[in-house]
Amino acid sequence: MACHLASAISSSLRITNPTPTNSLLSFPPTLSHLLPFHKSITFLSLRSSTIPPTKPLQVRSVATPTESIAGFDDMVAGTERKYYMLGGKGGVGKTSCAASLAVKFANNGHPTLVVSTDPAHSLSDSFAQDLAGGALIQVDGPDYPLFALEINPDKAREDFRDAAKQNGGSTGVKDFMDGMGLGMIEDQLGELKLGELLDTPPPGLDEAIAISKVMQFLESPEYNMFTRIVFDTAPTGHTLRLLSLPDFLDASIGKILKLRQKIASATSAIKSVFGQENTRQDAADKLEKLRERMIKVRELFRDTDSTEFVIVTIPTVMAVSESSRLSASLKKENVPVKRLIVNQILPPSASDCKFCAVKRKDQTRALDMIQNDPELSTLSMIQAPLVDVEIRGVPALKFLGDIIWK
Ligand SMILES: Nc1ncnc2c1ncn2[C@@H]1O[C@H](COP(=O)(O)OP(=O)(O)OP(=O)(O)O)[C@@H](O)[C@H]1O
Repeated sequence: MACHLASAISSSLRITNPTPTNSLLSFPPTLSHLLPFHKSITFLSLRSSTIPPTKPLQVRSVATPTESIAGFDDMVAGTERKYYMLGGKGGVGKTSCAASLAVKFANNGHPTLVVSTDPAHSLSDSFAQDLAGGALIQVDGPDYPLFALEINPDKAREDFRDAAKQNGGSTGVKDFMDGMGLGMIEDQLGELKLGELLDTPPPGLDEAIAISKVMQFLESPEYNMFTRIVFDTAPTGHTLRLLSLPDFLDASIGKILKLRQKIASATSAIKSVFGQENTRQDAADKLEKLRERMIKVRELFRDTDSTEFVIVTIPTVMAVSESSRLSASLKKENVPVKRLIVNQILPPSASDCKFCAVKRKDQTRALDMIQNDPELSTLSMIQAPLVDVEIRGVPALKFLGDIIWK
């Protein structure tokens, strides 16, 4: 196949900016000094016998946001804490973009925390460093402190499952409800689906609890230092469910707690005889805390001053369609979303192999779709190139970040 990696253009790659100024963005003659792990990193382009290796390759710019939306200067300004959530379809480059943003913030003076709430974590792979274990781990390399946190959803859920277990050693809903003093009205609570939440939680719950865990962490002094927090979120489906979960949980837990209060006086005498009052109170407290945090998560997602959700996509019809739906849902839920990263764009070339020509046509169609999509066309589009090596480690993430975040 003619689509070889672009070592042929490493020494003189130049990218033209498509803005009216047509300014040139020059890449270092070779990127090997930036990327010690690889001789050079270049856009996946064509080895074309028609392009002499010394001739600068003029390609249309990538990574140029729409003018009307402020760029990285705006993102980096100020020391008050800001949250960036990157989300989109599976495999489009959410982690790479989130990690590159975190590196860029840290290199611009912000003590930064990057958090993965995706049950299938890939921050460790992206930073080429072991960040597993659910604790804060410092990432080696950036100028200012950059810490990573991979939330383990199972662990985060343990607290709530424990509440059920404490009531008789079973994880069953019935026992949990009994423990809450609600056994006799369990049927009435069926539609609240608390049992499902505890026993077989829907995907969004993992993430909601993971994010609420982060909210809990952020209340502790250890986390005060962070002025930028970047979330690498789970794929779209989880995010959509997550968005409606706080309301759902708030309503469910609110109802449960209210019902519990109503019957508390009637059952307290019996409970104290059986010596389970404290345990039950614990369970209620945990639910109440979960509810409070869920409200905070909901507020955080909708706070235009401190939060931005960045959609990451790739130029394929399927990914663009999914991004459009995600954008519509985010807007409906009043989640602030301004930017759309279109990742893995083939850079133009003077001559395409057959495979690349077809691929490029496909990508052009998807990009046109974005321009004509009522949801996506209003967002600031940032086009990021497909590069010819895997983006792993801080130098590579810095390289990607300098292209994307301007
Ligand atoms: N612009 C790019 N050029 C080349 N490779 C890329 C680019 N962006 C991402 N990749 C590669 O694509 C793969 C998937 O990227 P990444 O893990 O960031 O995606 P993701 O959306 O977070 O995936 P998941 O949904 O599985 O968590 C990785 O191997 C990454 O190195």
